[in-house]
Amino acid sequence: MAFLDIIAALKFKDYLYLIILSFLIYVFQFYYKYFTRPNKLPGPLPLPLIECSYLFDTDAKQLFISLHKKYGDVCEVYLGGFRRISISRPEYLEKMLASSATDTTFMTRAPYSKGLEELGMAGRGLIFNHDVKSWKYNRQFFNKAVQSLSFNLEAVKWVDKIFQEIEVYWKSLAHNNLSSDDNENSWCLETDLSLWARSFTNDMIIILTTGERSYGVALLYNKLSPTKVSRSGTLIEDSERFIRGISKQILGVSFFMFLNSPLRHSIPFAKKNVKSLIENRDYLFERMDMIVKKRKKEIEETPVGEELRHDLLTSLIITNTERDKDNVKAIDGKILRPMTDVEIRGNLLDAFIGGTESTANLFCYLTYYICQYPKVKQKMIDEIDTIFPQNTCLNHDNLLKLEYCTAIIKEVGRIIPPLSILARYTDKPCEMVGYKWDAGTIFHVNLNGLHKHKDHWSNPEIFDPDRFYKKKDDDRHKYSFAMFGGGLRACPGKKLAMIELLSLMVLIYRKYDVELIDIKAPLKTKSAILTICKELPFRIKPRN
Ligand code: HEM
Repeated sequence: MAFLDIIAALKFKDYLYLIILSFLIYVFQFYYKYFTRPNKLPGPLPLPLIECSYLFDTDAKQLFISLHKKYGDVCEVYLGGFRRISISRPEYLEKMLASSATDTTFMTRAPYSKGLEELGMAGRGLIFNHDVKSWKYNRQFFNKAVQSLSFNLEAVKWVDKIFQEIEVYWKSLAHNNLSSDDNENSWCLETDLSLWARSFTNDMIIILTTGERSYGVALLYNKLSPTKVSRSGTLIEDSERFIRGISKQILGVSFFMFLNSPLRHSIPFAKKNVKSLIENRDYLFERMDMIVKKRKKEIEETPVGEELRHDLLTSLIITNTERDKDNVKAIDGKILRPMTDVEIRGNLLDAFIGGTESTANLFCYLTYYICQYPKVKQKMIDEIDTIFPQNTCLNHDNLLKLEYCTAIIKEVGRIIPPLSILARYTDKPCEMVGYKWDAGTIFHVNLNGLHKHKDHWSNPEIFDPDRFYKKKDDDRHKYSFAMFGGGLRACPGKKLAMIELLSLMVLIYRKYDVELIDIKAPLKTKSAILTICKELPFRIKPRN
C-alpha cells in the first residue's frame, strides 16, 4: 500500500529524474563491466544501448577489414549483445579449425536463437544448428550423400544439361528468336552474368538435392526476351515461387536472428514483415514436405535392389534403412536411426542456402579477374583446350586434371572470398589466442585478414593464380587460406562447388569469347554475411 502511495505522489519531474538515474546506473554498469573485462583487447569503444553498431552499415566484410587495419591481428568489437573476438592471423587458428572429432568447444557457429526457432530453423539442418548432437547426426548423413561419387557424377551431368539450355537462350537473345539457327557462329550477346550465374546455381542445387527440375534459367530468359519459352508453363510459374521462397527464407534469417521478439512483433513495419516471412516459411515447408512424401512413395514402390536416384533427398531418406548398403555409424559404433521428414527438410534447406549464392558469386568474380588478366585467361584456355578439345564430353576425371583452372578458383577465393567471416560460439570456457575465455564468447575468423596477411603472402593484393599452381598445401601455413572454412564445420559442398565452377569454365571458355563490357569498371559488390556481386555486364560470342 505504502508503495502505491509513493507512486501516486510522484510528479512528472520525479519520473524524469528516475529515468535519468536508471539510465546513469545502466551506463555506469555498462562501462564498469567494459573497463574491468578480462583479456582487454584493442577495439572500438562500445556505446551504451547501441554498442559498436555506429560503425556497422550492414557491410560485415568491410567492418572486419577496418578493425584489422586499425587494431591488428586480434581485436574485439561489441555487436548484437556479444563480445566478438576477431582473428586475422593463421597461427591462432589451430584449435578452432582443427578437425578433431572429440573436442566440441568450437563446434557451434551461433547460440540458440528464438527468432530462428520461429522461422523453423533452430536446431535443424547444419548451418544454424546450435545443438551439437543434432548437428553431428545431420552432418554425417549430409556428408555421405554429397561426397559420394554418384552424386558428383550427377552434378557433372546436370551442369552440362543446364548449360546447354542456357546456350539456346543466349543465342536466342542475341537473335531475338528462339528457333533461329542461322549464323550459328556470328552472334554476340551483352547481358548481366550475375543473373545467369544465380539462376544456374538455383537450378543446379534444386535438381541435385530434390531430384526435381526447377526452371530458373528459363524464367530469366522469359524476363529478358520478347519471345517466351513455350514449354511447361505451369512448372515455370511454380519454379518462380519456389525459388523466390528460398531467397525470402534466407533473407528472413538475419531479420529473425538480429531483431528481438518484442520488436519483431510490435513495430508495424516489422509485424508486416514477420507475417509475410511466416507465410513464406509455411509455403516453402509445405512444398518441401510434399517433395519428401512423393519421393518416399516412389522409393517404396521401387523393388529393393533396384537402383535409385542419386540426389541428396533420396540418399537422406534411405540412409540407415534396409535399402542402405552402407550404414552411417555414431562414434560409439552404433548404427544411427534413419532421418525424420522434418530433419530431411532442414538439410535440404541448408543445401539450398549454402549452395546457390556462394558458387554463383564466385563464378562472377572469376570471370571479372580472368577478363582483367589476359595472360591468365590465355593460359586457362590453353589448359582447357588440351584437356577438353572441342566436342569432347565433360567428365569428372578430366575435370580433376584442370590444375591451372583450380589455381584460378583458389586465387579468386583468396582475393574475394564469397563468405568472408567465419563464426564460432563457445558455450563452455576455452583458451584462445593465449587467453582464457568465459563461455558465451563469439570468435570470428576474418578471412580477408588471413588471405592477405603480409607475413604469409607476397604481394597479397596482386591477383596471381601461380601462387596455387602445382603447389602443395604444405607450401604455405595450413590456415592462411580458408575460403571453405575449416575444422568440423568446414563447407560440405566444397567438392560440388569445385565441380560446378570447373565445368562452367570448360563449357564457356572452350567455345566462347568472353569480355567485360566496361573493363575499367570496378567490381560492384555488396557485403552482409556474403559478398554479393550486384551486376557483371559481359559480352559473349562464339570463338572463331
Ligand atoms: C564457392 C562456393 C562455396 C563457398 C566459398 C562456400 C563457403 C563456405 C564456408 C566458408 C562455410 C563455413 C565454414 C566454417 O564455418 O568453417 C560453409 C558452410 C557450409 N556450406 Fe559452403 N561454400 C560453397 C558452396 C557450397 C555448396 C555448393 C553447398 C551445397 C551443398 C554448401 C553447403 C554448405 C553448408 C551446408 C555449410 C554449413 C556446414 C556446417 O555448419 O556443418 N556450400 N561454406
